[in-house]
Amino acid sequence: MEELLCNLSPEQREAVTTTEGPVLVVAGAGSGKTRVLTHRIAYLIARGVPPSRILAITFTNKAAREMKERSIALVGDAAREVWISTFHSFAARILRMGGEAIGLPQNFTILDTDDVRSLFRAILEELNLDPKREDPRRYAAEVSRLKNEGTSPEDYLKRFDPTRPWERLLAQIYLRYEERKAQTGSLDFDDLLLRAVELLEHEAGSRLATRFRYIHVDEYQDTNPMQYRLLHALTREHANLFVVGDADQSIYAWRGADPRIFLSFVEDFPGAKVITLERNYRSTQKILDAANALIRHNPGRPPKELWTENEGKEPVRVLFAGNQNEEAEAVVKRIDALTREGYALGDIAVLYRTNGQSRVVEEALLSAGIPYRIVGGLRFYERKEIKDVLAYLRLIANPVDDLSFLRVVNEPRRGIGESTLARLRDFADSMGSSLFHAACRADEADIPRSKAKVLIGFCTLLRELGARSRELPLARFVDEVLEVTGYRAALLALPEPERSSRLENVQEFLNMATSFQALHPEADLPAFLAEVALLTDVDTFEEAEDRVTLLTLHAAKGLEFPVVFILGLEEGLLPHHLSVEEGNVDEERRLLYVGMTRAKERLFLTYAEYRSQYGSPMRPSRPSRFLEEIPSELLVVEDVRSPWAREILRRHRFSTAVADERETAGVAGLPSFGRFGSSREERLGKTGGKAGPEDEPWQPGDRLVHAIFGEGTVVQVRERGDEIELVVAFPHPLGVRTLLPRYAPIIRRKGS
Ligand SMILES: Nc1ncnc2c1ncn2[C@@H]1O[C@H](COP(=O)(O)OP(=O)(O)OP(=O)(O)O)[C@@H](O)[C@H]1O
Ligand SMILES: [Mg+2]
Repeated sequence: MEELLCNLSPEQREAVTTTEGPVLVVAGAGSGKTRVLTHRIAYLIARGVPPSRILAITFTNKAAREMKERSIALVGDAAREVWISTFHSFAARILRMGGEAIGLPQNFTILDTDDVRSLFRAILEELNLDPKREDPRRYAAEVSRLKNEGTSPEDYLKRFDPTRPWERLLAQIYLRYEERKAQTGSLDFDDLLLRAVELLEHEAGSRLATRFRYIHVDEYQDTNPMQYRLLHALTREHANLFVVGDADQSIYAWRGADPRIFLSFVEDFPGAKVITLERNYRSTQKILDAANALIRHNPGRPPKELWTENEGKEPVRVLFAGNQNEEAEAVVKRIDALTREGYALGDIAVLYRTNGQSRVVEEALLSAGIPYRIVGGLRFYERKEIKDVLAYLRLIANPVDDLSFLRVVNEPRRGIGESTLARLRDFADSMGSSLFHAACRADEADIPRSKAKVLIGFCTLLRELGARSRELPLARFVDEVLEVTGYRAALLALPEPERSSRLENVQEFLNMATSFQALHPEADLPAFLAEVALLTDVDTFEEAEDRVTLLTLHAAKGLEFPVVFILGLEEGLLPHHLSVEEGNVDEERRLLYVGMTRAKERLFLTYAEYRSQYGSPMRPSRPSRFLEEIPSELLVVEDVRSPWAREILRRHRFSTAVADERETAGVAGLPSFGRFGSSREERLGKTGGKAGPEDEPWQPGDRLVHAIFGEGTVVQVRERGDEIELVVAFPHPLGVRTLLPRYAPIIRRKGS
């Protein structure tokens, strides 16, 4: 017991040992909140509390896994029995245990975001609407909002405004969506929470609700109202609720999290003990000073400053690049230097605001031969072959799952086309049955004999597999599915390199099934499918190799790395322009605060003078206001622009105009602006004054450098009205471009 507590500060120890009643730990980043939570679980077990009566809720499955491993390391195997999971996994698990009492099938399918989108698309098509013009995501978001505010389709049908066509349509779609899910025995993420609350509040669920004596929640500041209700249902008979959080790290309001839940904990749970922690054990003082200075700009927060005993040698650095390619190159150069200093690639993370920013960095890493892993990009489970295999498994577990049926009935090809499926759909509708059950009786439908035979054969095969799923261990069973459905043979017949990459992914999936089985020997197919469906963005594979990690700022919550790069500190990007328009700059500031406080030893912030987004042309950008909010003595700015990029800013009128705009806009904070640009005189072109090479007329054969395209050769000079137009050849794949030298960000190469 002593051993368990000796590595904690007195405040942390108090949090761990206060086991009865509500407890709130409010503390900044890296102060040991998650660590306290883990130690508390261990402490309870050491005090003799049955592990199965302890529940801990984490933000990702990855965090849940880590917490479990740590508590096992602290108190041994008993900790395996503790329930540690995300809200959604918890909900899915109790619904499997007791959902029948509220009318749920035991083997329900969980629809992920992608499945939900396909379902909305299918509904739009049924209503003869074009999913390309009517964005299914918009309907998905609206329906989700209605559900979370507790409006059922029936309620909405009574309430909507019939003079507004959009509302009428939404009402229709909502109703159909709910019907489809009921028919196919499936639940979306919102349903999981809603139904779990329903179950826990229902008499039949009371045994489940009172099963947990000690309840813990990490990252409490990002709790949404439905999760809050769930916690209430679990604490009916006692108030042993232990939550930790940091209001400065609340970054999920856009996904329904309500920060007021965190702020009103003390009123909601009377008698709550509040413990604050101020010492940070993660970062150096230099990193904390910068992060503290930034977050201080958020209005209405209680003053709270983090400190550490670790002074640190390295300052926070700002890398100032000419454009996003230079930004990526500068990052890669640093990574290279850091590895020579002794850092491992796995120590390094590159964080960014939007997923689209990763591409340039990926390319730079690839060409430097530096391995990386990307968290939350195209997820493993979104790859076609994995979705196919999962659809087979889902259909076997839950034959009424029409979405999965449609995905695999002709995968591999069995000659079942659109027209056969349309007839099958009619037949199913006439009987009110699922597609699968209709397919089993295809010989009674208006379907050509040969096709009916194929469908019946498909049914028989899946029924046999259903029986096998109860006999074989999980991984062996998945392997058998691949074999007998002909799926593996179809992959083997693909041309390279597709064949290898898909087979490798399928193999990876098999490995996953094997390790899942090792961790949960008693788990069946539905439990495995639930686990897979609930993996969040951060839950990629644990790769043993040493790689740089690329991830969004949102996904970085709760993690830590010795070295952190944060890209794109520019107005419009961080803060993101949508948040600026909606007046949510504070949440963006918290997001950057979260990012900065991930760093243990080294922190780099980058800024590019030109950037292209979503394939648009390069535009000049302004440094983020956040850079200006951190006092300049806490930052060391390094100009990593290429010599010609610097030239362009110095000489070009275009950039001068931008620089002037920055000054008048006042956003970038005047006094320290000079850190991110050259002097005012230089920007206004007042230096020099001698005739430079740019004053001579352009000629074919001249060499120039363009801020985006790089070096090129003038092949033709044309006059167009008052303007001179240059036809310039750039290296493959850019080819020939026409430029107006008066506006284009170019400079002439000396000696040309
Ligand atoms: N008393 C302590 N002694 C030594 N190391 C500690 C102590 N408390 C926390 N740490 C270490 O400090 C780091 C940060 O801890 P932890 O991740 O628990 O912080 P947190 O408050 O949950 O941070 P965040 O707000 O970012 O989630 C971890 O590496 C942890 O092991
Ligand atoms: Mg934490």
